[in-house]
Amino acid sequence: MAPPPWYPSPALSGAGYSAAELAESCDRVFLLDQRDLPAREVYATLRSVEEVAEAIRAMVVRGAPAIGIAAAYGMVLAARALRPAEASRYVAGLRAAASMLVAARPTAVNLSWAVSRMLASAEAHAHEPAEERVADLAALARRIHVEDLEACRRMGRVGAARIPHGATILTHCNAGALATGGYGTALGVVRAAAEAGKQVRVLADETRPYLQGARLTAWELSQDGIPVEVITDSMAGHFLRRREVTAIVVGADRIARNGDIANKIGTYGLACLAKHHGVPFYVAAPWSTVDLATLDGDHIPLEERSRDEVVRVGGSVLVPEGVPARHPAFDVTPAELITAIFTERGEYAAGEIARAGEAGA
Ligand SMILES: CSC[C@@H](O)[C@@H](O)C(=O)COP(=O)(O)O
Repeated sequence: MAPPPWYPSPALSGAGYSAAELAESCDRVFLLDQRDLPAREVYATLRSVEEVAEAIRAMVVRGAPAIGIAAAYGMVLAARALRPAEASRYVAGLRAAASMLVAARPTAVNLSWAVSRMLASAEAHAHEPAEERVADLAALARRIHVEDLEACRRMGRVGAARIPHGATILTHCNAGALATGGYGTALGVVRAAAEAGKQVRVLADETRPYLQGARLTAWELSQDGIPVEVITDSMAGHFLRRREVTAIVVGADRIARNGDIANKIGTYGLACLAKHHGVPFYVAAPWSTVDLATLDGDHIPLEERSRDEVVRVGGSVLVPEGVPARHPAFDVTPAELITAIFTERGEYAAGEIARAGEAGA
């Protein structure tokens, strides 16, 4: 299938692909199926909010900002399906759709942030004619998309200022264009450094069990011509000890009030290694990832996924039958291990997040 029409144009996003798009007619959502990358570049076509929620749960689309954008587009499909409904049924239907979307993945706060924004707007415009309600929500969903892309570009420039010429950056999971509205958070920092003329190379942790680093980060960076080498997660300590890593840069799924962050399982171990080796550990995230209502990392809901995702690789079963396996999908990195957080509003010490948020920074 040909790629769908982009809302933020490829020229703005800097990529010839997009994680999530809404059809101009507002009757379909297109998601680049990230489970198939890098083997196949296929866009799934979704026609209902139920299908969008299931696609988020099944990781067709993943990455904190990208699932927020996909969910915002899903709300447009829900509104369209409720077109004939009078205002109170319309609002009740959209509330149910919002709950279903938010339940799809619990850790990334960008999901509930985007859905709440859509729901508030739907409630405020519930008495408008049905076609206008849909058009208003579509405009807001596209704004959420383009705002995220712009935030990535700004935080990229903020973070790039910390990256020296000749740096080797270790990253975990995929915090790139595929995980966002485009350009990326951690990979946005890498891209902005490269665009500023700095020579940079990336060590991409493969990121068991979904292999977002091996499959997605390596795919994105190789398309951009940015040097990238994939390592298994267990190799990171070796390369840090050999002083081959200048800085670690990762994304985040939620930043708590005290500056603790949740990110892909394995991030915490990297932060400990960085501390031990005196290497800076940076987090890049849009402000939509900050959750001032969650006091600290212990209060962040951490998704536990199926053991099957750990015990199977490709078609093969790795673990003897009947042996249990665990699959926490995220871990928490405490604020004291984070050198700085890059956002579109600027760079902060992790402990400054609450004050910056309250000041509206
Ligand atoms: C800009 S994306 C930041 C995070 O969402 C990313 O690092 C991550 O952990 C994604 O996890 P995933 O399970 O692939 O959705």
